[in-house]
Amino acid sequence: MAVEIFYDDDADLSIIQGRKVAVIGYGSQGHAHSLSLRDSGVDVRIGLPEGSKSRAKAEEQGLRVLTPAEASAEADLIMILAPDTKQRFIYEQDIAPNLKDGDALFFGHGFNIRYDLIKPPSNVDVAMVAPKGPGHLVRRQFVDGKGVPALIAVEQDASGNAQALALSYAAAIGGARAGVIKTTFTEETETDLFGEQAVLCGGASALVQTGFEVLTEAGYAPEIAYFEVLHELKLIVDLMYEGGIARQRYSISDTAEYGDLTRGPRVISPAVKEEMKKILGEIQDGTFAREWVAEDEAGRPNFTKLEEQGNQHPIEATGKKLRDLMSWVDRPITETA
Ligand SMILES: NC(=O)C1=CN([C@@H]2O[C@H](COP(=O)(O)OP(=O)(O)OC[C@H]3O[C@@H](n4cnc5c(N)ncnc54)[C@H](OP(=O)(O)O)[C@@H]3O)[C@@H](O)[C@H]2O)C=CC1
Ligand SMILES: CC[C@](O)(C(C)=O)C(=O)O
Ligand SMILES: [Mg+2]
Ligand SMILES: [Mg+2]
Repeated sequence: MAVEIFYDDDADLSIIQGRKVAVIGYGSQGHAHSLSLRDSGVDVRIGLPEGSKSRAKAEEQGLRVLTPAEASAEADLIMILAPDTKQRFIYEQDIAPNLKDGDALFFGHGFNIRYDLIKPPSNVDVAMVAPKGPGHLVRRQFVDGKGVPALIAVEQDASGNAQALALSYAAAIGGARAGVIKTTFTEETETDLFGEQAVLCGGASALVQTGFEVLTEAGYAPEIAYFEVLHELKLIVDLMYEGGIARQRYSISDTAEYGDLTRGPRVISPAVKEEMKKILGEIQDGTFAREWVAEDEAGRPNFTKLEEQGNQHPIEATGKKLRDLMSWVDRPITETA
């Protein structure tokens, strides 16, 4: 089925400029949305708990910071950009009691709606604006006059105008410069979780760590292994980003291309594809969501242990040493968050 893609000319920025927006959370996505909405002429306030460490960052940028309940009460469009596992509590305690007829409840990812963790009332619009990239790059691209593509979805159209509102919001954060695709909460949630688990984060991290281990365990220098499997990966992915896998293959040597064509499918073997399908199944049937919610409720013991193990992987120390010598690589994540 053909997708609908919208660009700046399709969006009416005045719609979002006529709303009072509360952004709940000021992390990776929250800071990017808030600052770009403000720069697009939108009336924004930030909702953060009294003790939140994000408060100072938002205030430093001249944004008005209220509690989540105050911000929700004042606004007529509430965008929830707090961690997925915390959203249902914030919704119950701070947002739901302040929802009025005609308000809009927005999400940056469909997790809580897809897995029925939040059930909004029928008198509000429920929509999503989900940039397809990390928040810090969403902001950096906006400032550079570019944009990160975004998905929009409407779960509930109480006003009859929810799609135009979502598109207007997406344009205000730069998404419509690159392209805004209409989807559903289910499609966004399932593809986003699959992408980050199997390819972008889980798949790529494991591929890099394993490649580094194979080279160093065989006696090669960690510095050479680092450049080979991590640093150069960005350069290769840049070529894919610019012109697809074909462009990448055009630019590499024919020796590399022959290795790519014949050895790639041995690394990502049919067994790996089967495992990817299992991972997708766990996303579709809710197994992953239940596991993650339970892990968070238990205080994240497994998450913390695995994160620490990752930080201790030898590739991190090697990489830090080498990046410290390349002044242009270690760009601060942003000036603001
Ligand atoms: N990271 C990304 O680039 C992407 C994220 N998303 C989605 O965006 C949403 C936000 O994720 P992300 O930006 O990574 O989140 P972060 O973890 O970067 O930031 C979360 C923010 O929420 C704040 N927060 C924590 N608890 C509360 C609370 N009770 N009330 C209000 N604010 C609170 C945190 O404040 P404090 O500093 O006090 O902890 C912080 O400012 C999620 O739905 C995620 O799936 C979608 C696309 C990409
Ligand atoms: C790839 C991870 C992501 O889905 C994203 C930046 O888009 C996330 O949840 O952070
Ligand atoms: Mg994503
Ligand atoms: Mg995600």
